[in-house]
Amino acid sequence: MNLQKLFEMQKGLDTFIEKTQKIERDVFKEKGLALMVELAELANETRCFKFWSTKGPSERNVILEEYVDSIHFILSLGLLKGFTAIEKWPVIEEKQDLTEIFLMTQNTILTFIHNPTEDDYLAIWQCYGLIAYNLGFSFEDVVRAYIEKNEENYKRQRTGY
Ligand SMILES: O=c1ccn([C@H]2C[C@H](O)[C@@H](COP(=O)(O)O)O2)c(=O)[nH]1
Repeated sequence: MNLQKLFEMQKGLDTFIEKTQKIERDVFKEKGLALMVELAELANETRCFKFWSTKGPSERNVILEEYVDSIHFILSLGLLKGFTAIEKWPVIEEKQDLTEIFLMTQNTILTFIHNPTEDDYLAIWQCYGLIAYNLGFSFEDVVRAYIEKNEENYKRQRTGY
């Protein structure tokens, strides 16, 4: 499994959603905002910034599901801009502070939304490679959870989500 396969799966899902919801306009901005929201939801589940609370992070599976929601939108944004040449999962094995990583990732996504270049698109993937490493997710974990959520997204469309 490589990223090309995930781009193909995402294309299938996006096309299905567009048909089901009768979307004909450009939804780049909406998908950009959706990625910002998914990143915030992910940060929230890790609770990395909640210095005021003694409660620990959510279960690993909950965090992984939030993580792959972001992966859906990253793939989707790449498809919209034709930035799909990326083959290999970005492995970045550096222990870093999660809060710092999330703030950097927010910045990278915003930069891309306002001026979508291929370099900035690749920078988003690098950020998510770094997040995966710091959360202890391998590429195999991500692919497995992505496939599960991709199927769930079809079901949601079919059942009038
Ligand atoms: O064009 C789209 C719109 C949504 N999603 C998927 C990505 C996430 O997995 C999920 C987010 O849905 P909410 O649970 O946030 O509503 O929908 C897509 O893949 N493509």
